[in-house]
Amino acid sequence: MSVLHVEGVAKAFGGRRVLRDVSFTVEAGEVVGLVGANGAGKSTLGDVVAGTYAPDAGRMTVLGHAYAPLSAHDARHLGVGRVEQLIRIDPSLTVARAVLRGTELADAPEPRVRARARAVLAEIGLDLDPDALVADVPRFVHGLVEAARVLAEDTKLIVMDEVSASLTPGEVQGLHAVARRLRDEGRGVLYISHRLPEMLEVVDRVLVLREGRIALDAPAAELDPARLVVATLDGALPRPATPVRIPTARPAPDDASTTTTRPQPSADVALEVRNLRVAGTATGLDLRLRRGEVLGLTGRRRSGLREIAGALTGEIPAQCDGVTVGGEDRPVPTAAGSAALRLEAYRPDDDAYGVDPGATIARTLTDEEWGRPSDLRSEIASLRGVIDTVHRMNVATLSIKTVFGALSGGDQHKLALARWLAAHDGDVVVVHEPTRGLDARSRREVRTLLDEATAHGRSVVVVSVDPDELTECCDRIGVVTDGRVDEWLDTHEMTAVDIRARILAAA
Ligand SMILES: Nc1ncnc2c1ncn2[C@@H]1O[C@H](COP(=O)(O)OP(=O)(O)OP(=O)(O)O)[C@@H](O)[C@H]1O
Repeated sequence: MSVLHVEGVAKAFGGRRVLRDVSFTVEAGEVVGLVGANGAGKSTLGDVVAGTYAPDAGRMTVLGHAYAPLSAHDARHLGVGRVEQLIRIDPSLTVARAVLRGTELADAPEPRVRARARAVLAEIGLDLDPDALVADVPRFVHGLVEAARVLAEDTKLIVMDEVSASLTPGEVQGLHAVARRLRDEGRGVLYISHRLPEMLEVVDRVLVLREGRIALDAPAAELDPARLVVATLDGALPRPATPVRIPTARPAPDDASTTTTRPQPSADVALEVRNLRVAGTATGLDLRLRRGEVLGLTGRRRSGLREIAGALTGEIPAQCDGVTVGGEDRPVPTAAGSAALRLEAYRPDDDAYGVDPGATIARTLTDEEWGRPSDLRSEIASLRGVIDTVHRMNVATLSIKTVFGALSGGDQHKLALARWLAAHDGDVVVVHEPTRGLDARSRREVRTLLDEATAHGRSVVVVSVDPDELTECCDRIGVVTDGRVDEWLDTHEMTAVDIRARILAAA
């Protein structure tokens, strides 16, 4: 029997018809992937299914019964739950209480709650202390705490919206263990993701949402990531033997067996840091970044990656034996608690990207008073620049007067990154997860942004846990273990397939 049946669902925001006529089913014991370009309406569909929004038209059933939830709370009572990546869980709860807050154990005595939560966490391989406060758990792991919660609850269908986006490969395995467990229990899962290779490892079937409709509904066994990318953009699946090409502003390798097409960086050294040490973690990292190079750093959650990234930006005190910037030696700080470096950094998980969600796209990208009398010529030029960026980045909007906060998550991210790169002109910058939550075409555009920055002689350190992102964006990749990098993987010399395999094996 179908756990969920959706028929003819439509949803519009103002003049924008996001869902036009969406119909699909999720069977009992089935994990169904939902993919689509940024702004295609995946989260909106997840919100309709999970009761956050009422549809404008159409009907739904859960286990054969009419289903029209009045709210997310109501939906949970009717058997439908939702897990989001960037959910805010009450920080004063313990992890154990957070996991069990929707169950009959919610008010049970501490020892029972702790024991049950420990069992659930162990089941998905989540290495968290049940007594730890949610406030002390990294934000990107909250999605996994939520996944543990749905496992403990009695929901029949679970919407997982981009939960894996910032998870390490090991944590993704934990999430997939939850999805498989839910499937084995005869429940249904709607799994939304842009990380296609890993999504295809766990789903039984894939739905492609495009132009407000389900453009493709196919068994996962018949799909591969490259063909799925084309289906999300074109709506149709190319035949297996057909070479696929992702429409983009510039040529790029579509075959994962090829090496990178990024231009080789110059031989000049932009930054050299010798024996970088962070108390308690790094045993000593040697970092050498060439002019125009994009260097990737990755690693497990407790590998020292976070500390090294923090040391590069001065947020975490660190020591080193020497720093050379653009060929010149810099004084090395010796006092405990001092910063070794102060590189500027972009982080997509900064709250609201540091921009006002109520400001228009135009204002966000120009930072100028919208409507304030100014030189007409410069105003036209700056608005042309905004329109050009919105077009180039394929932002799904009807107007540059749309408020930033109403854009889809991916569209917000790519505009925020473009804005940040334009506003920060450091020769060496740190960029965290530059393509997180982006569709294939947008990932390419972000790579173009990085290539433009490096073509002008800038150098970039990319910090990421996504092997595909690292392979796509970087010239060299270092896997951090015990606070150091033993070997750098060169994307000019290795195929994408080999690099991915090496990162997964090491991280
Ligand atoms: N509350 C809202 N008000 C106005 N417009 C909205 C609202 N929520 C979503 N939209 C619009 O609906 C469209 C679809 O957004 P949605 O977040 O569902 O896309 P998505 O497929 O999940 O994208 P992404 O992959 O970037 O997360 C976007 O153009 C967005 O601007």
